[in-house]
Amino acid sequence: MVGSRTVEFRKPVLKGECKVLGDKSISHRAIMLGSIAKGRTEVTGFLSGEDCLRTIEIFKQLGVYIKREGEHVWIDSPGMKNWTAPADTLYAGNSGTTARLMLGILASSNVKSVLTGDASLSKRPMKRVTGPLQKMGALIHGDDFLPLTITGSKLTAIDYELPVASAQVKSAILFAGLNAEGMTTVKEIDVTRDHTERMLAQFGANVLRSDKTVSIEGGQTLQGSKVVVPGDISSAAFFMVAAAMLEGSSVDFINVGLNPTRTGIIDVLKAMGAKVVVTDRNGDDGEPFGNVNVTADSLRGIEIGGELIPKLIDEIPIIALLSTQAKGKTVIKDAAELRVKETDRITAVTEELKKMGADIEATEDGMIIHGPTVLKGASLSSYGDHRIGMMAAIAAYVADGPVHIEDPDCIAISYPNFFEHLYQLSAVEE
Ligand SMILES: O=C(O)C1=C[C@@H](OP(=O)(O)O)[C@@H](O)[C@H](O)C1
Ligand SMILES: C=C(OP(=O)(O)O)C(=O)O
Repeated sequence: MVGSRTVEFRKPVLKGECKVLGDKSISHRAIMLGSIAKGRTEVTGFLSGEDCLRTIEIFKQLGVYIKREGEHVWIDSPGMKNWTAPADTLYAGNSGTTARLMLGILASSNVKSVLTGDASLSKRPMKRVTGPLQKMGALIHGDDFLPLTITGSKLTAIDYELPVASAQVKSAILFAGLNAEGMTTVKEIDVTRDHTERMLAQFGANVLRSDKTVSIEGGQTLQGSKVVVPGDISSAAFFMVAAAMLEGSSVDFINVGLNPTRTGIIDVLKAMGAKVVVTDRNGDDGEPFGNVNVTADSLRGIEIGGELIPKLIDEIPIIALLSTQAKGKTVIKDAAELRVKETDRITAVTEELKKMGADIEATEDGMIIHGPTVLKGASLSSYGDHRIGMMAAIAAYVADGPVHIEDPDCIAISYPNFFEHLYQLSAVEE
């Protein structure tokens, strides 16, 4: 059954510290690499969101021992050459990252499997991954969409130029390349998140990197490692935007991931006029992290496009809301990828913000927003998309009436205790 939730108008001042949950992209990769590698891997700060739990379940079905206690995960793997064939289909749920990265891993494994997903994931394009994998010799049966049947086989390395800026496609090819014959090279059109490259190196793989090119030699054996997952900047972004929009607010985000391929939200907040200060930066040899203070200030519209887009792709729904509170025109372009996320996020964002009275219009590859607008209370749909659900909740904080959210439970996909953290920050009123 699909539930609903009403978030009351309070226009609070947000104050205090926020420690968001672990990074979703890094959590997925920690489980994947810990299962590919031989021996023990220990993960701390793991995100227990639904998407990452799907990844754990899949590897358990492949015979990998995985124990989880909250944010702490222990993996004991026999190494990917010794996985067992799954008795049942492998279910990726709502998670594009699980599905696409698993395709690269399973294609070069020793097992035959069928990969499925929920209704949303079954509509998301997979050819962008199965195409290059088939060029490597992968045996994948099915169409552009899940379910797909994958018969693990010996692959041959390729040189591949990504037609879309996608870390999921890049990572799938690198995982396949890890077990293929020869040197696999992936060239990007724009730099995308590089967690796979960083973590492969951490697990002992030799990865060659220069500018927009990554190469990996096949046949390398990985050893288990220790992974510390920093806070998810894509989750923090919702509260960063809230702090930037609500006059008098100032929030400290503790131990949040600061990988430069992910920090586009900080660039945007600064360019729009919010005060953002980064301190205690650490971890530059692995995954950088640090503390970020965001303080509200007057906001102005800007243009967002080009190579910045992959650095904030999942933050665009909340940036659209931010733009409704900025003076002048904001243009978001080069973001057509939003149309093939959990839902068509260009349509979802414009339709829902229009219901609140926002001056927003969809374009083919983004949106144009004029502000500032006093938003009104409304009944909004999450479209079953966690990022749209969280945007709707934050929108309630700048609206002059209650916002009713249909199907807010999907927020647990990436942020199970989102409302708890939101209410903690807004409890301090001045
Ligand atoms: O590699 C990853 O972990 C992700 C890559 C991005 O998708 P694309 O690769 O499709 O751009 C992003 O939107 C997704 O939330 C997570
Ligand atoms: C697009 C997202 O995730 P995925 O592609 O893994 O479903 C997201 O988290 O916003």
